This record gives sequence, C-alpha cells and structure tokens, in this order.
Amino acid sequence: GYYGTFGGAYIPEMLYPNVEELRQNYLSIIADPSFQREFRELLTDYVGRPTPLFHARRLSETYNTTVYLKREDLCHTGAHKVNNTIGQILVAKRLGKKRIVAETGAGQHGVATATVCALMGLECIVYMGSIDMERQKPNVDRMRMLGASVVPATSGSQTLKDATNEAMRHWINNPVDTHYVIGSVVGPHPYPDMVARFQSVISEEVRKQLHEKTGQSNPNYVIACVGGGSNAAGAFYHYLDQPTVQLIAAEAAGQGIATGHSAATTALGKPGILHGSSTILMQTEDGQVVEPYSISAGLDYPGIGPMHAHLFASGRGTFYSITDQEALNAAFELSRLEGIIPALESSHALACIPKLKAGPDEVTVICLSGRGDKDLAAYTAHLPK
Ligand SMILES: Cc1ncc(COP(=O)(O)O)c(/C=N/[C@H](C(=O)O)[C@@H](O)C(C)C)c1O
Repeated sequence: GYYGTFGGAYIPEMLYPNVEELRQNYLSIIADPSFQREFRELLTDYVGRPTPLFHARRLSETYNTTVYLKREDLCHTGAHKVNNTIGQILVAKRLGKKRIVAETGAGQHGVATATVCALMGLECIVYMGSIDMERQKPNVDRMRMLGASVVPATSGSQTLKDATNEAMRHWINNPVDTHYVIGSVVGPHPYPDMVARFQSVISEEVRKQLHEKTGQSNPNYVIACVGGGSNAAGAFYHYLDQPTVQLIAAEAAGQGIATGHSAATTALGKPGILHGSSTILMQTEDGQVVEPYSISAGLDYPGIGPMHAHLFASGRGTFYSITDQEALNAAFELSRLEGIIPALESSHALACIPKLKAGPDEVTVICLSGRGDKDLAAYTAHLPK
C-alpha cells in the first residue's frame, strides 16, 4: 500500500490483527460480483447516482471558460462521504462485524456512517470533537435522529484529530466485533486504497458524462478540495493515468499560511507518520502534531492522505492554499450565479477558478463535495454587505 515513499501501516501492535484482517480480505470482497451488485444497487437506488455533471453557464461566462460541477452535494446525506460508508459497511458486514465506530469533523462523514448503519441495522458510535459538535450542530442532531450515539472527543484540541485518536482507541478496546470506518483516504493501508476505490465512482461517472456532453472524456483540469483527500481521490482516480488532465487540489489556508492559523498541509507540513500512515503533516520540531485551523471543519485536518502527499511530491498534482475569505467569497458567488449553496469545504475548490485562469477553450470539472446547509451560520455571519 505505497504511494511513492508514502503510505504503509504504522500501527500499534494491538491494532495489527484488525488491520491485517481487513488487508487480507478487502480486495477479494470488493471484487466479488455479489458485492459489486449490492454496492452499485445502493449507489443507484439509495444514494441517487449518477450525480449530475452540471454545466455552470453563468459561472463559466464570469470567468470566460467552461466549468462543469460534479454534484456530490446531491448524494443522499448531502456529500460524497456516503459513497465510502456504503462500501466500507458492506465490507464490515461480510467480515461479520456488528458494530461500527467512526470519527467525524464536519459531521458529514458521521451522518453518512449513521445513515448506512440505520439502513443495515448495525450499532453506530461516532466520535466528534466537542468544538466541532458546536459548529456543526445540525449534523449532530441528524446523527442522533438516525440512532447513532455521538461521543464528544474531549482530549487535546477537541477537534477531528482527537476524535480520530479516540475512535482508534475504541477500536483497540473492541477489536473482534467492531469495524472502524475511516472517513477519508487516510490511516494505515488498506484504508487509503479502499476509500479511494469506493470514491472512484466519481471520476468513473465524470468521464462518461463529459464524453456524452462534449465528445471528450478528459477535461483540462479537475479541481477538488482536500481535507484527508477522499473526494479528490475519487475525482482524480480515473484521470491519474491521463497526463493531459491537470489535477488541482485546494487546501485550507485558514487565515493565511503565515498566520499560524492554517491547515495548508503541503505548504506547512513535512513528511511524518499520522494516524498510521507515512504522509505529510503539520508538525512541531519534535514531531508533535500542530493544531490546524480552517473555517471549514472538513478541511481542519493537520495531515493529508498519502496518495495526495505523493501527488504533491511527484508534481502530478498542483496544490493551492485557499483562505477562509476566498472560500466564503466563492460560496456567495456560486449561490448567486447558479442558485447552488456549496459546503464550505467545496467552496475552497471553487475559489481556485480565479487563480487557475483556464482559457476560453479549456474545460474544468470541479467536484462539489457537499451542500452548504450545515454552514449557513458561518455564511450568514459573513454575508456580503
Ligand atoms: C462536504 C465535505 N467536503 C469535503 C470534505 C473533506 O474530506 P475529504 O473529501 O476526505 O478530503 C469533507 C470532510 N468531512 C469529514 C467529516 O464530515 O467528518 C471531515 O471532517 C473528516 C473525515 C476529515 C466534507 O464534509
């Protein structure tokens, strides 16, 4: 499970049996035709796939280029996260697991986990930083409505990395009947590969839809925001081997990369180990994880998936750092140009359009990872005069 020098499984000995069981079985389970049938049927009839590839005409005119939006915000639960939770929980069921534990920051992954657990009749425990529980309260309410128990992570900075630590601790203490559903392309192998495979339905659809609309399967650019990197992994997956397609990743600069309040991992980070994977992360001189900041809980993560660390190190990907204000401006712009309210996370991808300066005959696909309902408090607090 390597992406260049990144990836691997640097896990505590007590986690080894669980991760090894997953590593030994995930590929054969996913390849099983009956798994694929069940997975694809749920994506179609439950998630509502394929999601539209929408030609954003007014946005395109504004920037004198062609922009398509991949509408993952229209997935059931309001974000791409459910593509992964359906896949992982189907795998967990085949491994005989009865309980699901997860971590969440923006709460979208938590909702997507609670949703599929309700659908499949599994117990669901979601760890969430108490700070994130405040700023993404609508999603906490939804998880509880769906029958999940939401456990506040009170250690450390009480945000996502602490929720991840506490979810891993739960898994270590309940190894046999529990599966830990990681919400992004992070963590020890096989998680980054497994999550990327489930999210790859995004670019599988984009290739077909773009061909139907334009005669070309390849755009000039694909843009996606990167917290851990799962919606980006999905949007990039079937273009990784197409060198003419430029892969653009939007990270959260927060208040600015020089302010000490940022989550721009590739700009501020260095290689190290985070949550069981060799990757790039924001760390102090003695290797302690630096507290990140972003207005968006989904990008407020001190690391990045090993796949993206490799895309950065190899130059295959281009990384932009987008500030809170740039993301807010992009959210207002999309809402007023196209009548679509994007999640704060997705707004970081939208904010790359003015920086990219794509040409009039060029085509850009932007992965709109989620809808903005959960962010209305932040949006209304910053409404343009
Ligand atoms: C609407 C939306 N868009 C993008 C992201 C960033 O996650 P990735 O796609 O895995 O980089 C997120 C991340 N949400 C996670 C969550 O809901 O728990 C996040 O906070 C963590 C799993 C990283 C999101 O909610």
